[in-house]
Amino acid sequence: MKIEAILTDIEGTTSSLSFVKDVLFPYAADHLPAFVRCHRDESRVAEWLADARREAGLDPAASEDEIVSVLLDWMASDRKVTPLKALQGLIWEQGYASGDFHGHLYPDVAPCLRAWQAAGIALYVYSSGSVRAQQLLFAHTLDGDLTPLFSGFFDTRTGGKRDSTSYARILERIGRAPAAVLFLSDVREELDAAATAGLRTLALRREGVWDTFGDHPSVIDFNEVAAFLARSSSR
Ligand SMILES: CSCCC(=O)C(=O)COP(=O)(O)O
Ligand SMILES: [Mg+2]
Repeated sequence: MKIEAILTDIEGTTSSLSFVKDVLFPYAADHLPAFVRCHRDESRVAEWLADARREAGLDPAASEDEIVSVLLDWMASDRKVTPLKALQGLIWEQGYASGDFHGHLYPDVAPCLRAWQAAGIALYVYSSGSVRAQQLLFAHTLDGDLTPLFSGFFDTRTGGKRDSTSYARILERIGRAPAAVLFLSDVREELDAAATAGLRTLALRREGVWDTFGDHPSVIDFNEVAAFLARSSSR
């Protein structure tokens, strides 16, 4: 079946691990305490903080210091917890707006995304980073604002990336047959979950990563994804 849509991960797939771990996460950690202090009364922030307290099993009246400390611990251990990811996205908004950093993309990514979209392939993102964080990253790249290339964005509100039902939900939302969608990721467990839901899968081996990807075919960059697409459409 022809591939009609691509669903892509971000960290380790379109963008470097180092950008997320060495730029985005430290920025969020540094700015979190002041961000909470300044914005705690805004409804969207108050709601995410309440969700974080619930998720952490804290008393709803737990102090601000306690919840900030939990959020920092979650960040340090890279927990993919929805309220944390939502708050990180709001904090990064300030960083992008003030030009503290740009959304990192590997050099092969923007040209391939443009070519695939022009060729009629629908593009979607599925990342543990919040939808807002995904849109910010693609809106602030050195290649310009790439958000118009995408037909949709999905985050942990759709479910965890290692859970096959999340991919089934995405298929339902985008109205595509499983075999018409190609999922790109650098994480074996995510590829396994997508394959269980019937999606086609391709592992990204960026920067010399040689993890075992089991039965999933692998490529080193998006140019090789393009070659894979060309081979699949000629079969
Ligand atoms: C949306 S950019 C921030 C990435 C992030 O917060 C993260 O947890 C990375 O998750 P991914 O699913 O893209 O590997
Ligand atoms: Mg990844």
